[in-house]
Amino acid sequence: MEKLLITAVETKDVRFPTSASLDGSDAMNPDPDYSAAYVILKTNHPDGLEGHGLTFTIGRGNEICVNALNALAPLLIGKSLDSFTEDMAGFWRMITGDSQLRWLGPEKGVIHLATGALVNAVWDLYAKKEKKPLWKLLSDMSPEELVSCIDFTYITDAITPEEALCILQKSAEGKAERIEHLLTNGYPAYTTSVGWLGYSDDKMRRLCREAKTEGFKYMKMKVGTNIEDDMRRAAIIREEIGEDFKLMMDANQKWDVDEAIENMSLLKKYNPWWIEEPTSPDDVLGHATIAKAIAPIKVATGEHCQNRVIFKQLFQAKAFEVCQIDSCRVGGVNEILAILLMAAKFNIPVCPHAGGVGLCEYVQHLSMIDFIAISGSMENRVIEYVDHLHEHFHEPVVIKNGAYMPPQAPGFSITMKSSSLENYGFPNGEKWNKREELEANK
Ligand SMILES: C[C@H](O)[C@@H](O)[C@@H](O)[C@H](O)C(=O)O
Ligand SMILES: [Mg+2]
Repeated sequence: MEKLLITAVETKDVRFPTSASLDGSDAMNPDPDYSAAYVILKTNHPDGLEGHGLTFTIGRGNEICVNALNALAPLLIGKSLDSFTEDMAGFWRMITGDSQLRWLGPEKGVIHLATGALVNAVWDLYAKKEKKPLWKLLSDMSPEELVSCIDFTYITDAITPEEALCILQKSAEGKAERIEHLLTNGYPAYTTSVGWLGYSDDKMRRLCREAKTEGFKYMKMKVGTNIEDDMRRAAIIREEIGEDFKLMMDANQKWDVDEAIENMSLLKKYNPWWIEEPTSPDDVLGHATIAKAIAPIKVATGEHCQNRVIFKQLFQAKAFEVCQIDSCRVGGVNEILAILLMAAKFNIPVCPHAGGVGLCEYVQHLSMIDFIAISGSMENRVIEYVDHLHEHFHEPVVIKNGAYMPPQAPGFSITMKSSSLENYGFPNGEKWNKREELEANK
């Protein structure tokens, strides 16, 4: 076949009206409409092979991400997939290094969210072309090939390419057994769906019971409104799940540093395993102060961590004990590999963020490659699971007995059904038109 060329880039604004049922609600984000700035890489492949990617937002402003995708698109159009895969680090530097677009970040905010979608779409295309699920494509790479995907700029004081290679070479041993283990047992998950902030006490009780029968042993709840409510809700969940299950708490950046320490001194009687995003995601030293003060409760963060440089500082400052990578907040698979390697070096477990649309589909691949080829461990590691919107994907996640089963279809599992792309297209898709009519007739 002639070279696989990217001939066009299509973008879409897709939004789901989740705020109607308060799914996804937390103390900082009380009414999210789970949304995707979605990208499709068209190619000259005779079978119409495409690469799909998305970045997650919670509604208003999704169009800004779509515009950022449109601004980055010319960097891909007319290029061959090989020209990227032959030098993955160079490809990533090219996308993040455009001299004018870089000014919008650098490597943070809307332009980096769009980078995540675009870079992941290239990986999706690559995996589909190789007819492998992404985790398998990555786990079939040699340590040298994996290192060659990473741009080490700004992180060599924490990890050098040589050190990364050593970690990967060490973890190459036992890869086949770990793949077998995954195929049989899956990768343990925790559920956030029981404890969204907008849910009533009764709904939380019912969802806790359901999650238990589905095999989940880890549950996360939202905190950060007022401490009395937080304590009442924590007591209810503990009553439902007992003392043996793990309970995690998520404050979604609501508190100042001292406030976080004080509130956790009250919430500790419910035995939380971790407190997530206790304060501003940019406050590395604040996280370190909290971590020191509330130990042995762990501090978790990462879903709003803008890039590998901030992750580096969190590792160096001993500011967190749970590293929550997000598949498309940072610049996609290449940057994630850098973060996974730093986590392995600093011996910090990675438990990815997956609340949102498509994030479960994405991150399962990342935890799996971490287990197979990087940290080589599942100890103290769980992947977040939320029970929303999977029906819109061609290859939705498969959860068995509270664990993610390895995806089998080629690609990054992120391809949305065309009917969903159309019906939930914003603002003209049928679901949004109807909503406007309904609201107008109220
Ligand atoms: C608005 C979103 O649902 C967030 O609440 C969610 O991503 C959350 O922080 C999580 O950890 O899942
Ligand atoms: Mg969170």
